[in-house]
Amino acid sequence: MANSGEEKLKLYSYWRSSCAHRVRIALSLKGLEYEYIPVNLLKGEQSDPDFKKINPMGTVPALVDGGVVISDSLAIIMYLDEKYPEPPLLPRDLHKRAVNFQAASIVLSGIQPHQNLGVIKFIEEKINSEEKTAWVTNAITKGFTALEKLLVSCAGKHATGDEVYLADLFLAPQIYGAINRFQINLEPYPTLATCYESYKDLPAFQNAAPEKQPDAPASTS
Ligand SMILES: N[C@@H](CCC(=O)N[C@@H](CS)C(=O)NCC(=O)O)C(=O)O
Repeated sequence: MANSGEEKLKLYSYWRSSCAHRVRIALSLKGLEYEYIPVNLLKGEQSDPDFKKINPMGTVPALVDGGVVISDSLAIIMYLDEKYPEPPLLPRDLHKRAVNFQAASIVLSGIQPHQNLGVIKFIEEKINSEEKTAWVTNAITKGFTALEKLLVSCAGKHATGDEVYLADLFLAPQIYGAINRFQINLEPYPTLATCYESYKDLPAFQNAAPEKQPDAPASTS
């Protein structure tokens, strides 16, 4: 879908960033075209003064929509959902809506900040690599255990039924990272595992996958 004749959206992203991955799924679900601007987190480009003018937090994602600049994946996704309401990313049912916010929040504030590049580099440098792994595994295990309990009674093909909603945009990248970056076994989380399998069939999720991004290395395994 065209963005109603306006300037093309710009997304500052990094192929393996789970936070940028959430926004790529939203853009793709809404059928929005955008310019992909890579920010290489491993090279520290997020700390470049020019990038910090866009996001003073020095993190991806950031979205530029004409004169509007938004950083933080949740703010970007909510902005896109209000500006481009179809398909909606929040269900009308109040309880389901709250579950979507709760699942997103578990990932956004309960898991991802603990595995963010800056944090794990700090632990690795100040303590050691075993402690880093233990720290990340603990955060993911705690978060996934809570997500499994939250979603077991309301999941269908996806987190809160058969439709795709906000929770799915947060779950898919988090599970992808847990498996591919941190070698987490999904066996104790059957509901999350079922959702993850379903995401693989959805074109919007396929297009947003890390390995499909222009800045992904030739081999990502
Ligand atoms: N709450 C923010 C967190 C953003 C964030 O931590 N992004 C990570 C990538 S997933 C990042 O850019 N890390 C770079 C760094 O910490 O130096 C969001 O959801 O957008």
